[in-house]
Amino acid sequence: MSETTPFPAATIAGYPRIGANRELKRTLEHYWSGKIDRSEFDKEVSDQIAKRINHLKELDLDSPASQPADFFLYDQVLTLTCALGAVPQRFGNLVRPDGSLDVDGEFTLARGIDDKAALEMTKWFDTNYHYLVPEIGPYVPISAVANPWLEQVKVAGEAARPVLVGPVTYLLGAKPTPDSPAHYNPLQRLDDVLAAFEAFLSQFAKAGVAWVQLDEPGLVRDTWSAPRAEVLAAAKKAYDFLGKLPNRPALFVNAPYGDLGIDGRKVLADTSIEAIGLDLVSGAVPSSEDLAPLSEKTVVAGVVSGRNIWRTDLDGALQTLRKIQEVCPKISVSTSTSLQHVPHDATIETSIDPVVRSWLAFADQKIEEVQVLAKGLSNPSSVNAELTENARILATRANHPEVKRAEVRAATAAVTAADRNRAPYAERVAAQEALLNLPLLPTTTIGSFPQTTEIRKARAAFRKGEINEAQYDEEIKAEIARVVKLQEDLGLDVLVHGEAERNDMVQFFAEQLDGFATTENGWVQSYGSRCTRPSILWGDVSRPRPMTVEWSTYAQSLTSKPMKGMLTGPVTIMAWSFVRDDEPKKEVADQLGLALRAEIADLEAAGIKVIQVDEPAIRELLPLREAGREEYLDWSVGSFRLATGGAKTETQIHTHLCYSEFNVVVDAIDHLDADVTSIEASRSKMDILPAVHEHGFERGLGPGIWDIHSPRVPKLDEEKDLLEKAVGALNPRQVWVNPDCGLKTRAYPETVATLKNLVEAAKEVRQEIEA
Ligand code: MET
Ligand SMILES: [Zn+2]
Repeated sequence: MSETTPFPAATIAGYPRIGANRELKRTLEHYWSGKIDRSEFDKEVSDQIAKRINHLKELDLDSPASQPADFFLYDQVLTLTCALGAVPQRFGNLVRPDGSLDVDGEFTLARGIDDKAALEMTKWFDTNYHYLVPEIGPYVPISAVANPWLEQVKVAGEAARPVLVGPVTYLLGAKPTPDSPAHYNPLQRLDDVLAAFEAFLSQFAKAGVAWVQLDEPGLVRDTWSAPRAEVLAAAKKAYDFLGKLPNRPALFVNAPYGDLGIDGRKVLADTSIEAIGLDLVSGAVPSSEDLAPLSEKTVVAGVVSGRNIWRTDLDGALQTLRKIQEVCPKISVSTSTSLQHVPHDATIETSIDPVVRSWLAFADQKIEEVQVLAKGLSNPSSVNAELTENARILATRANHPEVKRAEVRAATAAVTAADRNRAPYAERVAAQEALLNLPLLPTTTIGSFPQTTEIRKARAAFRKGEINEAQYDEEIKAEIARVVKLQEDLGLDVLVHGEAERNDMVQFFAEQLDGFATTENGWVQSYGSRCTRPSILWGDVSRPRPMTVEWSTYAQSLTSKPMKGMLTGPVTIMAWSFVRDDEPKKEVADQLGLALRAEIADLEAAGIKVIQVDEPAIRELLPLREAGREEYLDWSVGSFRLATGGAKTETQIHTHLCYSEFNVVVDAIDHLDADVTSIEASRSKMDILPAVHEHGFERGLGPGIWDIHSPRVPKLDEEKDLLEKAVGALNPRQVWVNPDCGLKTRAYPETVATLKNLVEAAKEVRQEIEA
């Protein structure tokens, strides 16, 4: 590498690709459903790439190196898997002679086909974004078979900055194929991945790309597959190798989502890469001494959060930047992570109280903040007006009367240890068995049923004022009645009302609780074309009135089978909202816990005997480094127990968890002390069972036997196999039979077909046990 274009003074680590109006979602779904053909698809995608780059230019990210080329069709990890041709054997027929896949092949990896399961999906670090897990065994092909970033660079008309998942993080995030020998670790394929990166880099250099960004968040987390020393050794090897390549653009290695640590910084500092990105929001600001090894490098300082939507304290950020600048004169201002985790534009959210709205910064506002900071760093007096205005806004937030409310604080302060404890499990089981009288291997679903077009239409019509509340409620009740009837016909044992009244399992509660704001268009990509609209938790939380009782009691009135009351737990409400950053999480969690506790009491009073409190996100917020985990589990589990701790002995409390890697939190699941836990397990072929068994977990457990993320209908035998596995590994009396998760994203045909099989599988396995 010879002469380098200096790294831009201001940039962002990444930008949302879903589009301000979810254009990418629409294009993908239209293509998948056959509404548009391949050439229309390609054209729409190029348009979106071009528009996106132009938009960044309009926001004054005008040098090509400041513009991330990170437009991925489905997922950043999947894109790299396809570029490496690292295609699992079962999809071999999709691979072209040159080792590459076309977009249809790429989508097939993501979505599965016939009896070929999709790649597993897992949360990306501690975010609510899901990536597709590469399957990297010893024999999977790996080489540079395609370079989709180059197409972006071309569409942009200039050499923007390609963003790739770095080689170490890629392999750390992969799982071994089943044919891998014992003790094999995907990291053993590092040399092959590095050879492919060498090829990518020389292609970039040839295309005139000045800077390439390699994301290595794998270096900020403790992993379970390799000790830190091994991870750092891999990083050293990777960047020694890539750094020394003669024919490459300048390298910017970014370490978002946490603290790179002294050891991680040292490893990267000793290589010949040009720039290192630090997450200074989730990670600590290093001392001058700790920064010294980086003094020759460009430090890309992530001081503007890519994870939350609060305006940055600009003055505080400037002080941090100056401190770093004293030791590392080549400093650049950036976001802590890609902005893919925040919506596009806060200024259009006119339904949010303008005072609260003034506290918010979405992606476009964050780009402005980054620029103000860069300007302030080079010329302090040039941003006085911006700093004064920023300080004024932050003061209105700190002093707002609903940010801190005396009665809410008094309630959380009065919580005692006893409030978080129910009667011993043995006592509860006996009381619940007597009350509910369920068969062996009881069947149930996780809560939601398919959201029909009629329901969506009714909701839209209600929002626009075309139908009144009474009419809307009638529609919902009719849907509930249909869903209850269907479940009775199918022969399920514990029923649900189907959640037709909920647009989203968090927003539904956020809309009814004090302390939240909700957005009209604040969409954030969750996976592929799926988006969520996180609510904004800005003030102290309380429950002005019951939230779910009317729907649950109506549903219960239609059947003699038990109807589950359905709530979202405190941790999940927090994880899937943008949570205030001015209070400890424990306080916020307990406020939510108390609100849900009151709801549970009201459900019980209305005759509901089974209540599910969903905590799918409990795993997601687990700190990336060992050090913070105990404290986290303490407050998160504590808030769940506060929510459920007032339930009667005979009330059966369920919880539901999804997304893999549960092995690490089995302990915590146990501490939740729910009577029954349903958990995603089918994609991973029940590989949670050994951990559950080893742990001696003895309460009810429903490991999912239907992967609801794909429209594929599993055969009866597949469902039976999974169930038999569960029954074999656990005490049959503790096993529940259910899908992996809610059915909201599925359609009715596959739902009915699969649930029929599920009930049949339970029946047959029940007979096998009883025989
Ligand atoms: N009760 C919820 C549902 O069925 C649980 C979803 S977990 C992501 O939709
Ligand atoms: Zn779920």
